[in-house]
Amino acid sequence: MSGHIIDGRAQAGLLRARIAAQVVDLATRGIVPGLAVVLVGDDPASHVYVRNKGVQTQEAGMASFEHRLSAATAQPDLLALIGRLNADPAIHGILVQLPLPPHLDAGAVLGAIDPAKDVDGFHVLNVGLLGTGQPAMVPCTPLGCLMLLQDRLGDLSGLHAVVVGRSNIVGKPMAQLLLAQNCTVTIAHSRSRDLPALCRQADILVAAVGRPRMIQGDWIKPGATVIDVGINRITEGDRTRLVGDVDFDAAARVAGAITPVPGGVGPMTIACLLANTLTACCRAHGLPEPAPTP
Ligand SMILES: Nc1nc2c(c(=O)[nH]1)N[C@@H](CN(C=O)c1ccc(C(=O)N[C@@H](CCC(=O)O)C(=O)O)cc1)CN2
Repeated sequence: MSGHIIDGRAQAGLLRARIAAQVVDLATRGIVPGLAVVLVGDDPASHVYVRNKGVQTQEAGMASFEHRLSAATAQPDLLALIGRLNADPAIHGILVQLPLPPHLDAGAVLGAIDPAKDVDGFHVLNVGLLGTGQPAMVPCTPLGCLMLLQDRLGDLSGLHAVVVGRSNIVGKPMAQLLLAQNCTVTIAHSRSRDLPALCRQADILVAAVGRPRMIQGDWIKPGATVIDVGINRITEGDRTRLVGDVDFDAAARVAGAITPVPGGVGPMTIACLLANTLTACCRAHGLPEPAPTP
């Protein structure tokens, strides 16, 4: 008997359809949400993600602006581009694809984005707003995870959520979002003592460690909801495949519900980017914000 497989592709499709309908509505007022994506360098996975973002932005009826820059781009040139995007009224959302090449200061680059256009939610102002329970731009991957959890479980109040991973992009904002939903939240990480025992306490287990299949089946509390954020490319024999941070087959036998990789959290990340762009556009035009859930 296996747990329910959470279909992130289907959920993301529903969310994108809803966003597209809201974009049609905005068009009747002569408003077109615009998203600028900046990619620096040659990372092959980043090129795929940025291409998918551009395609899905256009499919939703929004304007997509792509800036692909050489790996040798100097910091002042990147900051100057961000300054122009900040000043451009046709652009409501700005995203700098991560990781950046090592010679660039990611903190300074993300800090240069106008917080109102920061659809990644990585600017310290948005981080602080989220942490203090105020309206913020919420990072796309944790927002997508929360939507999947609410769709599956409804009210999350009182549930014990264990987030494995403490990154600024996923682990920390995920913990903030779950806390705001009245979960009891534990953040675990590579230095946590007895990680398996911590994970076994979780009604909700979010794995965001970046280590292929690290979370074992016997670390899962029977009936728990498991959200696997990991996207790890591994080579098995002569083929490369994508696996999460959770040993899916073993975990699925114990969990009540689990996200697969691929087809779980990943598609929600881009759908939530479109949702954030729509939100930023509505805020810029003083319009009511769209409801966030699919
Ligand atoms: N500025 C940002 N950079 C990065 C982010 C981010 O949210 N903002 N997240 C990741 C990459 N990412 C989006 O940028 C992303 C990763 C994965 C997917 C996705 O749909 N994955 C598919 C599998 C795709 C594949 O075959 O590789 C899935 O899981 O089904 C979308 C977006 C790091 N950088």
